Amino acid sequence: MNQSKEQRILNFVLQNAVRGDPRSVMETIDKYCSEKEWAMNVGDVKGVILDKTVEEINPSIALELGTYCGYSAVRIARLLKAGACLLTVEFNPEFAAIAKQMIEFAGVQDKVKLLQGPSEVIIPQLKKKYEVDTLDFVFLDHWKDRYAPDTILLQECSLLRKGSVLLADNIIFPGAPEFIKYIRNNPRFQCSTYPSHLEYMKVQDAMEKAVFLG
Ligand SMILES: O=C(NC/C=C/[C@H]1O[C@@H](n2cnc(C(F)(F)F)c2)[C@H](O)[C@@H]1O)c1cc([N+](=O)[O-])cc(O)c1O
Ligand SMILES: [Mg+2]
Repeated sequence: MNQSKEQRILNFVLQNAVRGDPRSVMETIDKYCSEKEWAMNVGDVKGVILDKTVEEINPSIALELGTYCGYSAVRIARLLKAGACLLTVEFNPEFAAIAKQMIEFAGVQDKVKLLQGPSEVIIPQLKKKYEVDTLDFVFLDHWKDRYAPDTILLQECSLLRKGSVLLADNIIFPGAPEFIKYIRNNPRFQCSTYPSHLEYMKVQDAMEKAVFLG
């Protein structure tokens, strides 16, 4: 049966990147997806905004919704201090299997816990099953119509604390209008927008940062 695009991306990394080198894995994925097949990784342009946000927060515990091939999991994990952890959630089992191999090849597996399942199941399990107290940082890059309900669910599960930072990808393209409407009108969040470009394209996009005020 012919390979998926995600399998082709992984194979290109396995054959061309340097094992144990996260920067090499990121660059190799970006090379493949800008030259051969576009894919919905946060990419090298918005990736710098992600990097700066992670470095500013220096999270002990981070959550990512939407692992996909593991590009942003590698990107985030490479910046985490000793003992810090990224929990990344992926719904699609095929993508989760690809991401697991990508994370291991990059050598960041000790900092990443990959959880496979829907967010409405996983988020309520984070406290008891995954021993999370509260989250320092949340990266939203999954289905855009899930950004708002999952932000509400995180609050209902008491997973946010004063100062928790959410960063949402794609608020211009493909867009997350319900999330923007919810978060910008909510007095419990302090929002800021980071204009940028869609991964590998000359298309406007932006990221939204929302700080939970408690
Ligand atoms: O649709 C886009 N992203 C959707 C991303 C979806 C990814 O998030 C996973 N997921 C679903 N639920 C969960 C969780 F965690 F909830 F369980 C995780 C899906 O299986 C998929 O791998 C997208 C599209 C474009 N584009 O240009 O069209 C550009 C982008 O940067 C994008 O992120
Ligand atoms: Mg995205």
